[in-house]
Amino acid sequence: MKKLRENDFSEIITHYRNIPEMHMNPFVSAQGIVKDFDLGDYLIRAIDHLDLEIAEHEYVAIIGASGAGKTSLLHILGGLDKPTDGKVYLSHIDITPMEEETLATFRIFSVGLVFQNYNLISSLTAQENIMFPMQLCGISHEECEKRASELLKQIGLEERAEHLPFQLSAGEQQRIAIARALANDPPVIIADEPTANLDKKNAEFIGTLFEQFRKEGKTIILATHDEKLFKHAHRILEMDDGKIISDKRIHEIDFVDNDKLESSSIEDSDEQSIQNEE
Ligand SMILES: Nc1ncnc2c1ncn2[C@@H]1O[C@H](COP(=O)(O)OP(=O)(O)OP(=O)(O)O)[C@@H](O)[C@H]1O
Repeated sequence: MKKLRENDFSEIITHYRNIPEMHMNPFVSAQGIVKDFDLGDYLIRAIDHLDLEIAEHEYVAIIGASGAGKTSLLHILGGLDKPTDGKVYLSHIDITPMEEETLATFRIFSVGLVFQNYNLISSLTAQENIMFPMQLCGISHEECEKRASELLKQIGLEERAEHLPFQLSAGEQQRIAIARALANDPPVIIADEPTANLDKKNAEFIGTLFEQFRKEGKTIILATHDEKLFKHAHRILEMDDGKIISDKRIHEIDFVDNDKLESSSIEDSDEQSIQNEE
């Protein structure tokens, strides 16, 4: 992807801020979504006329059997894939008509994506991987370094800044991938089975991180079967055959301001236990 100029961002942001009805739109929403994969001989309908509205600050866990359509839905909500039919709103904005280049720019500051397989750049160090999305935004090297250091501290990996992905464990790589997703402080985090390949301790740590993001007021949408991740969710959706077959609200939406968060919580509890294990 080409390096973006600051102007690319300010033009897009100014454009959308000037649309008065924007804030009338749902925060994240899928309206009448259909996703077909055309395999020549036959068509696979991965998403089948799905409607969904997610409020700002909501933490939504999506469960369902393999092939139910969870990944397809996350890719569409996160602007990684286009629906065959229907409309998608992300951060109040209808992303359906966006050209790929505009959408890629929009994604960089509006959504943090976390994948099952981390997708780190193998030739870049942990710190450089975290800096990468900020550099795409044209942020100065010093500022990128400062923010990456803060994030490394938040995920308890300050000591591993200079290490390449192959020198890190699976859990550490996923923590770096999560820090990278947060680099530009996006309001929405979308994660696809982020603990699927991790042991219990690392999965617990990731669960604690997502709990902290919930308290900070991020909107979180994740596919998971991991109790450590969905126990804090406000809402659990179950998918089958490309449809939502149940939608349960578990907790009231509540978040505390970042400044009021007790920053010690992760380092004092789960992080300490991970360090002890290592
Ligand atoms: N690129 C693709 N080409 C063809 N079919 C696809 C493609 N991606 C997904 N599908 C099909 O769409 C359906 C939904 O797949 P999807 O990956 O969204 O399900 P899932 O619930 O995330 O499954 P899992 O839990 O195994 O990851 C499945 O039948 C799958 O085979």
